[in-house]
Amino acid sequence: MVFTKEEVDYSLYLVTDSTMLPPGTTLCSQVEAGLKNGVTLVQIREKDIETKNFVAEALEVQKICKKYNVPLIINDRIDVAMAMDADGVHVGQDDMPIPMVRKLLGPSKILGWSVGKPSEVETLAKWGPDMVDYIGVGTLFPTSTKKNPKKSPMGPQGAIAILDALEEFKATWCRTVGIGGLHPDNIQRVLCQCVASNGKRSLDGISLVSDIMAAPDACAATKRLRGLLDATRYQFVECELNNTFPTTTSIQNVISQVSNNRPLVQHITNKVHQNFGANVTLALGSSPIMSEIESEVSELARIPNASLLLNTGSVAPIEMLKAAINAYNEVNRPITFDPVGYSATETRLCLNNTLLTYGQFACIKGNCSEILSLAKLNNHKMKGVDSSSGKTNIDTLVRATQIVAFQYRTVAVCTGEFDCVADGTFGGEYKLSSGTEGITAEDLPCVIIEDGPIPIMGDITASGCSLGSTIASFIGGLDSTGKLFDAVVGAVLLYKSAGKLASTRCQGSGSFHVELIDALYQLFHENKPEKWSASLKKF
Ligand SMILES: Cc1nc(C(=O)O)sc1CCOP(=O)(O)O
Ligand SMILES: C=C1C=NC(C(F)(F)F)=NC1=N
Ligand SMILES: [Mg+2]
Repeated sequence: MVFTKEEVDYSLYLVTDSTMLPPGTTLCSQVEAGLKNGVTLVQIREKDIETKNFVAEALEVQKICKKYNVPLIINDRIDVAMAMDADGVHVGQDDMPIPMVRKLLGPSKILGWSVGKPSEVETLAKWGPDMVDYIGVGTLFPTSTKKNPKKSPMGPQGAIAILDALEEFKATWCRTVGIGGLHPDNIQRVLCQCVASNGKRSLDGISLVSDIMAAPDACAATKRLRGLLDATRYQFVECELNNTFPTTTSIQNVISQVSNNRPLVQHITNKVHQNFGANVTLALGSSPIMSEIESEVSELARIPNASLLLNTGSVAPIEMLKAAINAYNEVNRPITFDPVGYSATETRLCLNNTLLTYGQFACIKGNCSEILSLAKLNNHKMKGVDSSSGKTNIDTLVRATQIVAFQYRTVAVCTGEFDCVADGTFGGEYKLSSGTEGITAEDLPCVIIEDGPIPIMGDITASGCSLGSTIASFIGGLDSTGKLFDAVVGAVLLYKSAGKLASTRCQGSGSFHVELIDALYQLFHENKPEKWSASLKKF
């Protein structure tokens, strides 16, 4: 039978590999287990195998696919695909050129291409709709399945760049599957985050090898993957994710919840911030722990109302930081991420980008330059940066905050004289193929918090880092009915009001430190947001 291209379901695309079969399983038993439990497309991919054996295996797999009415794609071997009338072929960048493959295959067969960078998208767009039907977008995460890997992992941000290129070059016909290191712990994050910046497309599916082929129970493994694909909602923090605007009442409720729940706030942060951050956390009725011990991070994450502040000024080894992200994501406890000095040095850029690829953050907080860099708006020639004052206008800062919120599916905070807070969580909803249905970064709820300049805030250590402590305390203290956006906005509003209050009471930077703790303590325990000096306005 020939499958028309429109009817191909790319959602769960199994690529075979008979070198990783667990004892007691065969290539066909694993493929059949997959097909029985929701695999929608199969590709036979066997490196270093004699053609005779490859053909024999491919024919057997083809029989099973026909039974389940699922198309079979052959990797690399166009001759075998034609000889057995397979449904299509997948080739990589170093295989036979696409136009030549298409000439051999004819127009109705499915033709897939491995794509790792936007320039390859430009090429396929130029070839037009009769050439490439779908692309494998990868390598998303580290994988040991593909030998001699030529591509370093691109993460969800890399996939977004590919999706943006498909939209930019108008390759609307081309379908996409993510591939490389995909497993239950990262699939929903990929499906959530991998959306073109114009909101018009997301991945059409995911493609994997080892999660099924190496699974002792391939039925269970496939069922789990199918469930994650069909869920359409990504729960990455145990609280409400809808984007209604905060009010003084909802902020008051947040503070009551923090007071009642006394969250444990684990700080992985720089040495200078540790002491002050701990005192800020205590002033906010929360309990700090400054631990960088990898072996205890899972236990800490499981303590009720645990909340992690990850400030990459920390010198903890990257493996420990990754373990912490995993531990908190695993139990849906919130992580507040502070990418200190985001792109100041190559080292920090690489560290921060690695961590941003590694997990889901409830909140990403940075100063203007960090957020502008994260949003890739930091080229200082761009309009809106008045070079004399070096200040960036508020519209640009709001746009940058919304872009970070959109791309990382998080509540993003940009601090400065004005603080911006944007909610990119979309209530945790995600969709295959249709992205956010055209909703883009600038449509995101965003608030601006201001209280006039507080110059002395810049004269003490850890004033920015300690906003992180405040946010982590507020998010950590939420009940399951609490709202993430309210908690983050409430924290920023309280912190700015306390800073202003302390600046009127202090004699200099030394007493400002003390006055700031007192003001946080006082405003928190009073819990009357309607009296705070900072103003909150919708953008
Ligand atoms: C076949 C393949 N192609 C990739 C690419 O990046 O193009 S990564 C890959 C192997 C993916 O295996 P697993 O699901 O076990 O990580
Ligand atoms: C190298 C590959 C990259 N991507 C894909 C797929 F996901 F199927 F598109 N298959 C491959 N063999
Ligand atoms: Mg190849």
